[in-house]
Amino acid sequence: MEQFMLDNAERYKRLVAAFKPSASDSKGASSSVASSEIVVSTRVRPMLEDEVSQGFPPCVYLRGSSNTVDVHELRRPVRGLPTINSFNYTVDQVFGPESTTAEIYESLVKPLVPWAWGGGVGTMFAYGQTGSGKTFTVSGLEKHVAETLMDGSLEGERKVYMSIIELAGQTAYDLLNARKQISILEDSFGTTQMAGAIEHHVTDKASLLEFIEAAASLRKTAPTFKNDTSSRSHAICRLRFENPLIPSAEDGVLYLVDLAGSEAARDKADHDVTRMKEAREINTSLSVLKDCIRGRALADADSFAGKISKKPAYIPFRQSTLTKTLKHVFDPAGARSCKTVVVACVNPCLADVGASKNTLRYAEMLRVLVPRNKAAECSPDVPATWNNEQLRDWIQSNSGNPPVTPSLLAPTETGEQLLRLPVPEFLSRCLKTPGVSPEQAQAFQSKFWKMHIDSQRSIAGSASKPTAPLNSTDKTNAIEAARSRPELLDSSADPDPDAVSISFKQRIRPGMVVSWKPPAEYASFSVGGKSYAIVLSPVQAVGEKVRDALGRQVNKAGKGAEEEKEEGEAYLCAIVLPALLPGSYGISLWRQVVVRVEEMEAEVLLEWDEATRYYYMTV
Ligand SMILES: Nc1ncnc2c1ncn2[C@@H]1O[C@H](COP(=O)(O)OP(=O)(O)OP(=O)(O)O)[C@@H](O)[C@H]1O
Repeated sequence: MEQFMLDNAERYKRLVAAFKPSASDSKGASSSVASSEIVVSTRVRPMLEDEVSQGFPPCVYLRGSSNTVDVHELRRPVRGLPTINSFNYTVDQVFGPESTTAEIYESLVKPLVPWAWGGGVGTMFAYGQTGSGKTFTVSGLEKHVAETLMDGSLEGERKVYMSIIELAGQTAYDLLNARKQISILEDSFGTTQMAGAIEHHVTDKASLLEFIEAAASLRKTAPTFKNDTSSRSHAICRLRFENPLIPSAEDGVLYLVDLAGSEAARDKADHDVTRMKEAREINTSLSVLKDCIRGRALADADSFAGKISKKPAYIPFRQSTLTKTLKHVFDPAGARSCKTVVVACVNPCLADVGASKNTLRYAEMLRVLVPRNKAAECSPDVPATWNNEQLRDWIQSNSGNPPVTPSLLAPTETGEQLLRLPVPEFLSRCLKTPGVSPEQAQAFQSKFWKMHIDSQRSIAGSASKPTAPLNSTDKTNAIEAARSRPELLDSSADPDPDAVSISFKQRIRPGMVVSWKPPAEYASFSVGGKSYAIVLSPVQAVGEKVRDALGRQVNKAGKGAEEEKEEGEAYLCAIVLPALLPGSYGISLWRQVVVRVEEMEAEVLLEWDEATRYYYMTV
């Protein structure tokens, strides 16, 4: 076939020069738009010297300023002269042979860095046939990321941790620890752990670059037909950002993934059984990856279009080691805000036309087009419909005392944009307002998120409506009024409007929820660094047979005054734990612990939500 291409190269070039795309060629209905959380791009690399010197013409062309790429295949007819078959593919952004890695970084990957720094999950995949420029692109992008991370332009302090692993079939290796084999495991909280992989704390650009270089030299390589440093494995560079100001917040993560080369059909004849098996495994993992990327983008789109299904969307991330490792990018039950960028790398040489078509077809399939919604009419109960002004008004009057400064939390965002913001970034912005405590910030975030969930369920629960402050001029009536409003008794808030002016430790009562610092023996009752408990009764009030969750006697009889004084005032409490839905909590009523008043940090307000049957924090 290659000889046929070379023999007809001149005719092919003439046919391509005469090619005129028809107007109907352009894909992408105007009634739909690309999902905002995933950008699919293509990079067409330049022709390499040996490809040009052999006489192969290019077969991939960018179409003007549009995001469409034309691919022309040389066709051998049964009779007559060769002709061309033309195909076109549309993605979100295209980069031609003259585009530099710096340009690709600026428009695609740079926005992921502050996103992950702020607590989100940013992922960049480079995909493409063997020899199409994936490693060239990813290694260049990694250097730019290192520059941005260490040039001091990102706001706030973060601890940066780096690990680089390689996945070859079902096996994983640590590329920053002499290629030691590691395991990909899911822990009891459903989090994927790269067990055995070393995470390096990096503080400067030079050491970051050193790690990148070291990992690159360890990547498993084997000769293939075209590219004698072909990567037959996926390489995952993970950067984790820890925010020391909000230890309880989830860490931001940035993944840069150099996927294994998808083998072109013409190479297969030259490989032995092992290489064929390897190729099959790679193709399977790429196919599962496609289903996961699409599944996640569709689930996100549905969530903001107000479509709620009883079951979370099925995303088959457990079907390959690659997607299992990237679980929190795809898991629809997870609450992480994710942004994904795909760079489909293409070799323009006519000899590789079949593989280029496959790569571009795959890229097109990754694009998720969602119906172009008419700008939804603003509704006070639906935060996703608020513009920046409406959002700021709501923040001012619903964020507690002191109110969160709207211009610090949402300088430009709409309601939908603020909902998509990573939670740690939301909390960091709240904490910029002097006097706002981490508990208030957390509760306000939960309130905002719960309102979104309620609005999706079309339940305008009165708890989610901005409620008018109680009339504090007639306090007695206010308490009575509260008692006659059952919905207020679905909250742990003290019905006495005066309560806020008294320190919570002076008014501890059954039903009060507190955040607390558990002693070492109760450490297993905190999740993600957060520990909450609901007060049941003073320890002195319980019988001698009552035991805590560890089986220890709660109220020991015959304690001397000295011993009691040393133990301090203490309460029997039930544990409050994060539940399945984002921002929700459950009360583990029979897992009881003894909480000493001095271990209590703050009062936290919980509110019962009938629709989801969980508790949410509020302010
Ligand atoms: N944009 C580019 N400009 C110049 N040279 C490039 C570009 N992209 C790739 N190349 C060159 O093309 C060759 C193949 O690139 P690279 O090794 O990155 O391919 P790959 O897709 O990672 O292949 P494999 O899957 O086999 O590892 C290399 O010699 C590389 O230097």
